[in-house]
Amino acid sequence: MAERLPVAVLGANGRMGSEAVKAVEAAPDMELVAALGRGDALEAIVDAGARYVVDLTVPDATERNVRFAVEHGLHVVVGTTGWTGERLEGLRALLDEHPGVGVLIAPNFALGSVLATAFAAKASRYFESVEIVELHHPEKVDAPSGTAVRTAQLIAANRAEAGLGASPDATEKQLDGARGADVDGVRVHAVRLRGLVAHQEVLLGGPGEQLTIRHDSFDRASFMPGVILGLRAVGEHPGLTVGLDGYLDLGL
Ligand SMILES: NC(=O)C1=CN([C@@H]2O[C@H](COP(=O)(O)OP(=O)(O)OC[C@H]3O[C@@H](n4cnc5c(N)ncnc54)[C@H](O)[C@@H]3O)[C@@H](O)[C@H]2O)C=CC1
Ligand SMILES: O=C(O)C1=N[C@H](C(=O)O)C[C@H](O)C1
Repeated sequence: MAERLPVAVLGANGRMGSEAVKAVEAAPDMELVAALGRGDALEAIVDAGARYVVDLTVPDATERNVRFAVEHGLHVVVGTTGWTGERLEGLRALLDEHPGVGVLIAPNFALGSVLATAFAAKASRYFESVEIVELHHPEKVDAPSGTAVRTAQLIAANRAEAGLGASPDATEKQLDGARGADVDGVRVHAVRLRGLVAHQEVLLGGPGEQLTIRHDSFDRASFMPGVILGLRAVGEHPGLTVGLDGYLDLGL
C-alpha cells in the first residue's frame, strides 16, 4: 500500500479546523500526525513528521505559520483569510527559495462557491452593473469575506479585459458604508446574521434584466472535499496557487 500523506492541522480547535481534523482522519490515504491550537509550538509539526499542513487559523497568525512550513519544506493548504497582495508577494519570494514546495491559498474550499465565483467573473463582462453581497455567521472576524474579495478581484480583471469599468453609480451623498466596500472598483456588502454559515450573491444588472449567482454553505462539511482535494494535489503544484480553481479544469 502507498504511504499515507502525513498531515498536520493548525487551528485544530476552531470551527473549520475541527472539521478538517475529522476529514483528514477519515481519508484513507492520509494520516493526521499533529493537530495544533493557539499557543502550541510550530516545531511540533516537524517533530511529528508532517509533510503537509492545513492552516485554518486567524488572519494574524496565518502568514507566520505558512512561512514556517515552507521554510521546513512542507506543502501547505491554506483556508485562512487575510492574504493581502503584499503578503502574497512575500510568500512568492520565499517559495522561490524553496523550489518544489507547494502552497495553495484557497479563499473558499466549497466546490459550488469556486464555480459560482468563476461563473460570476465570466458573466460580469456582459452586464453594465455588478455588486456583491456576502452573508456570514456573526462570529466571523473579517469583512468583507476572503471569497468576496477574490470574487471582486476576478470580476474587476474580467471587466478590465473587456474594456468595462466600474458599475454606474450616481450616489453623491451617503452615510458612511451605505454603498459597501470598494474592492478594485466593485462594491461589496457584508451581512452578519445569526443562523447563517457562509453565503454569497453576485448581482449582475443590465437594461431590463438581472442575473443573480448565489452560493450557500449551510454546513462546514461543504468545505471538506476541497480541503482533501487540495491536500492530494498541492505536492504536485510547486510554488503558489491562489484559488482552488487553479487545481480544477473548469473549462471557462
Ligand atoms: N477557505 C475556506 O473555505 C474557509 C475559510 N475560512 C477561514 O478560515 C479561518 C478560520 O475560520 P473559523 O474556523 O471559522 O475560525 P475559528 O475562530 O473558529 O478558528 C480559528 C482557530 O485558530 C486558532 N488559532 C489562532 N491562532 C493560532 C495559531 N497561531 N496556531 C494554531 N491555532 C491558532 C484559534 O484559537 C481558533 O481555535 C478564517 O480566516 C475563515 O475566514 C472559514 C471557512 C471556510
Ligand atoms: O469565516 C468564514 O466562515 C468563512 N470564511 C471564508 C471567507 O472569508 O471567504 C470562506 C467562507 O466564506 C467562510
